[in-house]
Amino acid sequence: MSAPDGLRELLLSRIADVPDYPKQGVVFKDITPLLADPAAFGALTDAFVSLCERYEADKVVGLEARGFILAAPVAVRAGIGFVPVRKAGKLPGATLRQAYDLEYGAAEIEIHADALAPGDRVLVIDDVLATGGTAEASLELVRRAGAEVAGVAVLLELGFLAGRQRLGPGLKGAPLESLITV
Ligand SMILES: O=P(O)(O)OC[C@H]1O[C@H](OP(=O)(O)OP(=O)(O)O)[C@H](O)[C@@H]1O
Ligand SMILES: Nc1ncnc2[nH]cnc12
Repeated sequence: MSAPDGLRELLLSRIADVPDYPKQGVVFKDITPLLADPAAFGALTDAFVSLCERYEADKVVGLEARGFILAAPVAVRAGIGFVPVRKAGKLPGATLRQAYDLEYGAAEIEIHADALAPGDRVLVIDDVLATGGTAEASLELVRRAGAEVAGVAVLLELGFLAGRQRLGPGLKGAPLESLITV
């Protein structure tokens, strides 16, 4: 699902392009102007809440760090739990860990091993889908933690990096919803 034209224009107008950050040749998509605009942030939250309802999610997983900011208000408004997927070494309990590559590097992410249960239906939320490495690793974690992937929802998909193609098999039929694709 793409956002309706008006919402797309509003959201896009609040995402700034920052050339050569964090590395030469990368155009960084900065969502801080969107976060600073309550009308835009609220409309984005509503769009994600609608996806929770459509896919009958009963947990929201947010991906550190920008995914946390977007996913937390969605969980509150949808009345469902929020579960963080964090960069390795930050969660205090027993964790499951997954390595991955992304547009400008490599990393490892973790989830608390007992954060999800069989029967949980999880919507994974992040700001940007680039190469798809982060999202792919998060789906592995959600499934290893015993839950079902209800879907993946991102604000912005960078189509030229083919994350959708990379993520395809890992979705195992679950929907990938990008509000905006560039
Ligand atoms: O599709 P990919 O190539 O994996 O890239 C997308 C990921 O990269 C960014 O996170 P980053 O790891 O930079 O972390 P941050 O949110 O902490 O800045 C972004 O927020 C996504 O999580
Ligand atoms: N170009 C980009 N802008 C913002 N976040 C990203 N994550 C991966 N690539 C990105």
